[in-house]
Amino acid sequence: MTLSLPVSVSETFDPTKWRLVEGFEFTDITYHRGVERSSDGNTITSERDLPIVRIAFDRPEVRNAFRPETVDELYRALDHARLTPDVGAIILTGNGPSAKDGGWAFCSGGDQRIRGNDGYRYDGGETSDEHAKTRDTINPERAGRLHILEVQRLIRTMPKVVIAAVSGWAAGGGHSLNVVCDLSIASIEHGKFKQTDANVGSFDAGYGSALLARQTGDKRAREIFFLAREYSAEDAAAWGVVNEAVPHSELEEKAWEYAQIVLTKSPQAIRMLKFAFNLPDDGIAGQQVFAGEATRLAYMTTEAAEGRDAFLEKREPNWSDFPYYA
Ligand SMILES: CC(C)(COP(=O)(O)OP(=O)(O)OC[C@H]1O[C@@H](n2cnc3c(N)ncnc32)[C@H](O)[C@@H]1OP(=O)(O)O)[C@@H](O)C(=O)NCCC(=O)NCCSC(=O)CCC(=O)c1ccccc1C(=O)O
Repeated sequence: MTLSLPVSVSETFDPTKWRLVEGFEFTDITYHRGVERSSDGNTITSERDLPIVRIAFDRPEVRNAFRPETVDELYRALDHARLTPDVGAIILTGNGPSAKDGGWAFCSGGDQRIRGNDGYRYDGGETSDEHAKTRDTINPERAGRLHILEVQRLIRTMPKVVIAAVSGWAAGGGHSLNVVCDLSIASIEHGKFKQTDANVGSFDAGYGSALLARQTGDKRAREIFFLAREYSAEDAAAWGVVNEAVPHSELEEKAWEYAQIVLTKSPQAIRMLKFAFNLPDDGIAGQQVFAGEATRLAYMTTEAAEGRDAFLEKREPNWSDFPYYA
């Protein structure tokens, strides 16, 4: 097999660090796995997978707005990363810049061109340009969707760290996606924030607002939604919406660095901590996710094995080896 670098998908993308994840035919996002390569002069001699993936919106000419197909792809890639046992960190970003006007975006939320009365509509049209879908090409036979909320829940409940690399605009539902990521880094030059939901008659009354208020404080969160004013990457860092604002040229390198540091920690400790951070805001659903991991830990004990073995051997369990800890 000849090893080669992947096609570059964004000005901020470093092909030497990534390989394309095979088996998907995505049109609206890109999905790459981190790799370590060795070379012999100009020839790559070996490639070793690293426990990190990069998932990116790839509709820069509409500021990386998402349509239902985008959300389906995003969900599939995130779920694939969730289920891949040797992946521990996910970088979520937006490719760019736009070939049309040079603008950068992380994500500008739901694609308003295909918004129907019952949600965002699937494509049913004839155009071969994947990015040129408009109100005229929607599929009338498929119900509208608002399933970006399912993606939010997946990010929130996956036992892995999701790092937003905010390469440009984070607006509307894109603003909310940043809020729900575990860690965030924004480009000083191009990272811009604006919660436009109320401008277009939408409202993220879940994580996008409640968690934002946790991050910024209540008054600031109300300001962000009610006034829908643009704010900068530096403001976002000062207000707790992102962890750090860095020069654009260093954005992905910094996200990579965050991931590498996270990956030096115990996977079990990280997932217990993530779910512990979520628990107070996620109610019984949060407790269930935390409890699932606690149960997994319990299954690793000889005490739990004794319960299973006693059942299978049709005998009473013998708990005498297991103290009542205080
Ligand atoms: C993001 C902007 C502030 C960027 O402004 P600017 O840099 O000046 O660029 P523009 O010239 O405006 O845009 C360039 C080009 O892109 C098109 N475009 C941008 N955003 C969208 C979009 N969201 N949909 C469709 N097209 C978009 C724009 O029209 C231009 O195209 P041309 O053909 O070149 O003219 C600014 O663009 C902006 O404000 N965009 C809109 C942001 C917005 O309002 N988004 C929707 C918010 S509502 C939402 O996301 C709901 C999502 C959702 O599903 C949901 C549902 C229920 C609960 C929660 C959610 C949730 O929020 O997650």
